Amino acid sequence: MSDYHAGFVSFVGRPNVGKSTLTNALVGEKVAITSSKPQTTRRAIRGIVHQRGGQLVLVDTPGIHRPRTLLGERLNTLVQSTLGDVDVIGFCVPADEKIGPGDRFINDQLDDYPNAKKVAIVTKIDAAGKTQVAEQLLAVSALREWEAIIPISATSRIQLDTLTSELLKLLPESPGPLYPEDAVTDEGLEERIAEYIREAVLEGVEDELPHSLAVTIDDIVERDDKDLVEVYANLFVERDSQKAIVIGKGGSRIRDVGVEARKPIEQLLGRKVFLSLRVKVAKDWQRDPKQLGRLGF
Ligand SMILES: Nc1nc2c(ncn2[C@@H]2O[C@H](COP(=O)(O)OP(=O)(O)OP(=O)(O)O)[C@@H](O)[C@H]2O)c(=O)[nH]1
Repeated sequence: MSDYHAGFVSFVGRPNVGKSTLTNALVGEKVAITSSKPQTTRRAIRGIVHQRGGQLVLVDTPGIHRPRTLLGERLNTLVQSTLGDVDVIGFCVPADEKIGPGDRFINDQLDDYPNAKKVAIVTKIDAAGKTQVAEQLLAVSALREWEAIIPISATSRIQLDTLTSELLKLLPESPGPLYPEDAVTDEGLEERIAEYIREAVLEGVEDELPHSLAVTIDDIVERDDKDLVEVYANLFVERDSQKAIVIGKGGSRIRDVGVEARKPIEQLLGRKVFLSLRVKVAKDWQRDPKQLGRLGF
């Protein structure tokens, strides 16, 4: 098979610039969680885009930021080990916000990965006027020498094919696909279910919670007697006050979370799901190496 290209691509950029939404739009299935709150992406999730001419393996990183807690440090280590390994880095900046110190900080970090080809992606062009987009393209081109600068909208699906083919061209030639053609992610079932639950909990809560929330799956039980899968999950927060927020008055919030989280899980499993959510407090887990390990970081 000549002229087949396959390899790893990672999107980086400030929180909230649309990396997860873009990953999902390219892959066409819900693999990375999105949220209107910054920094909700925590682990390197791979989405896989299959094309006739090649295969893009998307590595979704938590975003580069200055570490404040032990969790922050681990996340940065994760970012470094991920980026040291990819063929192409897609630097994302939104069309509707001026380039600021946060963008420059990340752009500077990209010098540490000389082996990766670098592409600039101007996101959310549906949310900006033509002039604004043009100005942003110009501003981005001044940051460094890019292999390509591509304006896109993930939500309006503008220029996604262009982006895919530009990225494919930059990937190394490969004798064939790196992953089976029917794979969309190499993440385990449990991790995907845990991410869906996290996403449902984060919907409609204040800023403080995202960092303080971890979800683990205790058990997934397939019932023989009913067409039902039982999922037992734990939600860990850091403080009693957060536990109260997550549970809500008389358990109202956690019930809503259950209803919301069940939808994508049922779609993923193709079965009806019984979801048990237990909220637990693990004091200051972000700063405690032992607890971080137990929660999968
Ligand atoms: N108008 C518009 N909004 C978008 C687009 N892509 C993403 N968004 C919105 O921008 C917000 C952030 O999107 P995410 O994909 O979660 O951003 P992210 O960069 O992955 O954020 P972190 O996970 O925090 O690093 C969400 O509210 C999205 O709906 C787009 O193409 N157009």
